[in-house]
Amino acid sequence: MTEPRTEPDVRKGLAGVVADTTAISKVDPETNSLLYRGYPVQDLAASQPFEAVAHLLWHGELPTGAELAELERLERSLRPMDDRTRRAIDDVPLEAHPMDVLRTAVSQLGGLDDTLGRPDGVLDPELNQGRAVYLFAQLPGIVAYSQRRRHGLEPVAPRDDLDYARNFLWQTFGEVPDDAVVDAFRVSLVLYAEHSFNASTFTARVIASTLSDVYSAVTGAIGALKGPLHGGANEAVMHAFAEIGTADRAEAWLDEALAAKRKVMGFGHRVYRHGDSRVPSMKAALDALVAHYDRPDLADLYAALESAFVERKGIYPNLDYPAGPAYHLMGFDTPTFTPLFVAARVTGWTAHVAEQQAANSLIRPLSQYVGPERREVPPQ
Ligand SMILES: CC(=O)SCCNC(=O)CCNC(=O)[C@H](O)C(C)(C)COP(=O)(O)OP(=O)(O)OC[C@H]1O[C@@H](n2cnc3c(N)ncnc32)[C@H](O)[C@@H]1OP(=O)(O)O
Ligand SMILES: O=C([O-])CC(=O)C(=O)O
Repeated sequence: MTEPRTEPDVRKGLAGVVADTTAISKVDPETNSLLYRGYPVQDLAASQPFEAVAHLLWHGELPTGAELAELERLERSLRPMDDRTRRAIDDVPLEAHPMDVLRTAVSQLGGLDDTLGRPDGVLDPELNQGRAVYLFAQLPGIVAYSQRRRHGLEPVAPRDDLDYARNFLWQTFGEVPDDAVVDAFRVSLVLYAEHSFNASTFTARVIASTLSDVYSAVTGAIGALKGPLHGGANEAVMHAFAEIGTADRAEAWLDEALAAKRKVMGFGHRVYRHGDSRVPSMKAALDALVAHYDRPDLADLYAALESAFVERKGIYPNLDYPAGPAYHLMGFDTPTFTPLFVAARVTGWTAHVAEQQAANSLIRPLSQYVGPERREVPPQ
């Protein structure tokens, strides 16, 4: 007698599946906390330059003064854009989404890296760490130019007398804003940098697990981040705010959205059930911007939609909810919001590519087949 076949346990969306170990960050829904290499993210956001957080994610420790100075020197030296990258960007239609521009540009950077062709050039950890810093240094110029060209503006050359956050704003707007704005921007970058096995990071790890190169992993991760269930939500929040208009209309708008079974972007999370650990820090940064730009109307709309949503669904905002309006106040146009997330998250993605390849196992789950049983091909 043959044993009855037991069906494998299908975990749709891999919900609740622990796919591997990681030493990079810990998302703890029980304590509603997020640690980068052991440090609470809100403490890093309160005090650390983004360059120091990047070093922490890559190397496991905060940098010494000398290490930070060396990373700053290297990052600043790697900022200028190659003409061939600019041409690749210019070939993308102006109407295309800036995430498409970014995906193309990162792919181009991979094509331009001739060290990939060396023996073991794809997997060499030292070369890959250099590529991580290169991507980190290049992305602000690419994101900034992508916004500027859509507004008919020329690129702005990077300045090596400015830190990462200030130079990013300089290259986007051609001026460095007040410290209050710079600081809110820096906080957003720290908070967006890393979040364990989220969809885009997992994508990067899947690609890295085939022993493909880091540019391919980052290009794929950009594609995963673009969707509105993931990074695209920060843009969708601003579209919703634009549709709603004023705080007094938030409840009616929400009721209509929920009646139509539309998801409200910027709320909910696969892992956190009682609120996203990063929201308090980002909300404080948003409050500072609201005060700086004197926009209490935006704060009112934010609060009205949040309280109506929490009251109706018992689901809390995620990081994209305060980040969207914060980027709007800083002057970024809405399609640039998710590219800003990319620029920050490239630090986490590249740390995960290194971690994956240091102890690799091809990521290849099973599926349960539910199509037709075996059948004969009809004769011709
Ligand atoms: C930085 C980041 O990437 S954070 C995530 C950004 N994404 C968003 O903001 C998109 C909006 N949010 C969502 O779509 C979801 O909350 C997700 C995708 C983030 C997580 O979802 P999951 O864990 O898969 O839960 P799921 O989508 O199944 O939601 C569970 C229930 O809550 C509801 N729900 C969850 N989030 C929302 C939301 N934002 N709006 C309306 N309903 C929601 C679902 O409709 C579902 O209800 P049902 O059981 O009656 O069908
Ligand atoms: O963890 C997730 O699923 C999504 C998220 O918040 C992030 O990537 O920052």
